[in-house]
Amino acid sequence: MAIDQNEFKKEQKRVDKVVEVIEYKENKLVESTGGLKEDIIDIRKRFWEDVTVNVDEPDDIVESHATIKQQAEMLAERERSHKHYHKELKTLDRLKQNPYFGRIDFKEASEQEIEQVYLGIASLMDETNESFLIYDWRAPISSLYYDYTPGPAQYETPEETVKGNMELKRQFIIRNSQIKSVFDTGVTIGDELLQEVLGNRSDTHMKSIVATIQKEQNKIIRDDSSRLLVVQGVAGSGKTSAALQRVAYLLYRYRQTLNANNILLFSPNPLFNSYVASVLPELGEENMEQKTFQQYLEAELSPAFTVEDPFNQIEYTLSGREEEHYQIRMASIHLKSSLKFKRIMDDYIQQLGLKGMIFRNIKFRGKRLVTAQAIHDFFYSLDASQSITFRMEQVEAWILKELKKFERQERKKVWVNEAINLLDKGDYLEVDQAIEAKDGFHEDSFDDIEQEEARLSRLVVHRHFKPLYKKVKQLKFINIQAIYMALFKETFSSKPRRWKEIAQATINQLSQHQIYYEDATPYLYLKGKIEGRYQNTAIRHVFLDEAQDYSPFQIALLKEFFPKSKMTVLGDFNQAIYPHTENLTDLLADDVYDVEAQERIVLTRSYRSTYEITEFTKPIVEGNEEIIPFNRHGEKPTLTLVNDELGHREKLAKTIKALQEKGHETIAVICKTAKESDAAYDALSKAFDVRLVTKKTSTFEKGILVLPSYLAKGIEFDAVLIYNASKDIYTQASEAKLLYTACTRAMHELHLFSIGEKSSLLEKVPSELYTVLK
Ligand SMILES: Nc1ncnc2c1ncn2[C@@H]1O[C@H](COP(=O)(O)OP(=O)(O)OP(=O)(O)O)[C@@H](O)[C@H]1O
Repeated sequence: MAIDQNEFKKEQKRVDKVVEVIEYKENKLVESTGGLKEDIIDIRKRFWEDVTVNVDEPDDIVESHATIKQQAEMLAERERSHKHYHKELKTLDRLKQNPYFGRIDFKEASEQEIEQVYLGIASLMDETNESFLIYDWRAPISSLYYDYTPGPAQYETPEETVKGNMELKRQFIIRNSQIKSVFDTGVTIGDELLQEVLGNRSDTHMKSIVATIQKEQNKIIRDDSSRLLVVQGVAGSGKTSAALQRVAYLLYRYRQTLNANNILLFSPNPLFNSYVASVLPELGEENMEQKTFQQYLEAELSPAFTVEDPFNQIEYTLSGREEEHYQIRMASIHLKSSLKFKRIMDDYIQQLGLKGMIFRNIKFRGKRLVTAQAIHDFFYSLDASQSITFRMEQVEAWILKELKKFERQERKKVWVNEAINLLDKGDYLEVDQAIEAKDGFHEDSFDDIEQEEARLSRLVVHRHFKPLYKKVKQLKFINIQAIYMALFKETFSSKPRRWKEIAQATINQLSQHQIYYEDATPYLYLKGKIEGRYQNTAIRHVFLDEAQDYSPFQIALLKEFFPKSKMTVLGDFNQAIYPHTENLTDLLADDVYDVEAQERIVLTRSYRSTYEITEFTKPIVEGNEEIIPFNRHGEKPTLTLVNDELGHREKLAKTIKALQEKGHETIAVICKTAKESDAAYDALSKAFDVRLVTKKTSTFEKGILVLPSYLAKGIEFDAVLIYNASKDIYTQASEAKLLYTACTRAMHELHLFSIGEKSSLLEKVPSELYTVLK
C-alpha cells in the first residue's frame, strides 16, 4: 500500500537528516584519522632508520631485536586502526546511498511509547551517540521485521523474550539518498519489493537479500543453538543466500569471539566461489574461508597422490558407459561413498589396533637404522587398550630416541670428516661462538681445537639427521598407503558386491600414486584415525552448500575433522547429480549429534525463476509437487526441434541474438558434459563471442557462456539454453536431476533444443507448459 504525499515528505526529510548525520560522522572520522595514513607511510619509510641494529655483542642483538619488535608492533597497531577506520568509512558511505530499507513501529507491552525502528545494513547512532537512527538488520529487534506482520509480535534477546505489538511495517527503496518508493505492507515481506528485486537482470555476482529475507529464511539465518542445521530447499529457494546472510549474522552476533577465519564454506566449484564472493563485503563483512571439497582433499593428500577431481568422476559416469570397467567403477563408487564402507573401515581400524599395521624402514645413508619390523614390534608391545593414536605418539618418541643414539654413533664416521671440510666460514664461526658462549675464549688452547672438531662433527651429523626427525614427527614412518591397500586384500564374511574386482582396481590405481575421488575420503579417514592429527579446531562453523552432492562418508569425514564446529548443511535432493548421492536424511543418518542439537528446515518457495519456468521444471523430477513458484511472470519455455546439426546451429544463433537484443546479459548454453560443451563451443564461437567454462574457470563474467551442467551448480543466469535435450543425450532416468538442475538455473527465459526426438524425461511435462518451435 503506497503512503500519502505528506507521509512521503516526512520520510524523505528523515532520510535527509540521517544523511546529514552520516556526513557529519564521515567528516569527523576523516579529521581524526587524517594523519593516520601518512603516519603509516612514514613509519614504513623510516622503519630501519628508527631502529638501531647492532649484532656485535650478544647484548646488542637482544636490544636490536627489542627495538625492531617495538617498531613493528607500533606499525601493526596503526595499520589495524587504519583498517578499522577505513571499514567504518566504507560502511558510512554505503549507508549514505541507501540508509535503510525498512521501518517498524513497535510498542513493547510494558511501555507507553511506540518505538520507530529503521533497519539498514549497519547501525547508526545520532550525533550525540544516544539513540539509534538505524538499527543493524541483525540486531535482535530487527527480526520483528522479517517474522511478523502488524499485530502482536515478539523477539528474542540473549536475555529475554520481548513481547508487544507491531503498529506499522514499512518498506523503502532508497537510491542515492532519495526515496524511490515506499509502501506499507500487510503480508510478511511484501511481494512488491521481491517482485522488483527478482525482476532485475541477473548479475555475475550474487547480491545480498537483507531487505527481503523471508520468514523461513530468517529462521536459518538466526539459528543460534543448533549443532547441526539441515536445510532441504528446492531449487532457487534461497539456500545459498540464507547461508551467506547467516555468516554475516554470526559475525555480528558473536563479534567478540568469532571472525571470518573461524568460518569455512565448502562450495561446489571454483566458479561459484567467485559468484558469491561479493555478498559479505557488500554487507560490510569479510569473506569467510571458501573451499571446494576437492581443494580440501588435495591439501591433505598431495603431493603423495594425484587426486582425481569430482568433475572427472562425473564425466566418466555420464560418458563412460561403453567402457569395459564401467560397472565395476560404479559399484566401487557406491560402496566407497557409503556408511557401510565407513563401518568396514571402522572394523578394520579396530583390528589394526591388534595386528596389521604397516610401517616404513627408517634409513640413513642407505642403511636401515630402525626397521619397519622393529617399529611394528614396538607398536604391538604397547598396551593394546590404549588408542592407536596414543600409541603412535609413544612410537614416535621411541623412534626419535633411537635416532638420537644413532646420531651420536654417526659422528665418528669417516664421511663426517669429509663433510667438515666442505663447511663454509659461517659454520665455523657459529661453532666458535658456541664454544665462546659456553667457556669463554682461550686463544690457542689445545682443548678448543678438539672441542671445535667435536662440535663441527656434531653440527654436520645433526644437519643430516634433521630431515629424518622432521619426517618422524610428521609420522611418515607409518605406511598409510600400504595399510589402505591391505584392506582390499581382506576377506569379509559378507563380501560387498564385486569386491574382488573393486579391490584389484583400487590397488592398481594407488600403486601408480593416483587416487580416485571415491577413495580419497576413506583414505583420509583412515589416515586421520591412525595419525590422529587431522582435527581442525580453529573452524567453528562449517557450511556445506549443495550438500546433496556429498556422500554420506564425506559428511562423516567432515564431522570427524571439524569436531568443534557447528554445521549448516544445505541441499536439494532433486539436484543430486553425483552417482554416490542419497537423500539428506540418509546422508545424516549416522549422526553424532544429539537430536535436540539438530534443526531441520524445509524451504519450498522458489524465487529464482519465473512462474512459467518453475512450473515447467517441476515435473522433470519426481516428488516436486510441493514447490511453490514465486508469482513473477514471463514467457513460457520453448522447445525447438531440429533435424540436423546445421538447423541446430541456426536456431541456437537466432535465439541467442534475440536474447541479446532484449538486453539479457548472462546467457548460458548448458550442455550435459564437458565433451558436449567443447562441441557447442566450436559450433557457436564462430558467430559469437562465447566463453567456454571448464572446471578450472574461477571467474564469472557477463556474456554468453558454454558450460557443462555440473559446473552450473549454484549459479543463475538471465537466460538458459539447453544445448541438446534429445533422447540420444538424456537417456537414463538417473539423468533427470541433471536436466532439472540445468533448467532451474534460468531466471527469466528458458529455451531447450533437441536434435531429433526430445528426451523421454520431458514426457512428464504437460505440453501446455511450453511452446514447441520447429
Ligand atoms: N528473500 C529473498 N529476497 C530476494 N531474493 C531472494 C530471496 N531468496 C532468494 N532470492 C533470490 O533467489 C535466487 C536463488 O537463490 P539461491 O541461489 O540462494 O537459491 P538456492 O536455494 O541456493 O538455489 P539452488 O539450489 O537452485 O542453487 C537468487 O537470485 C536470490 O537472490
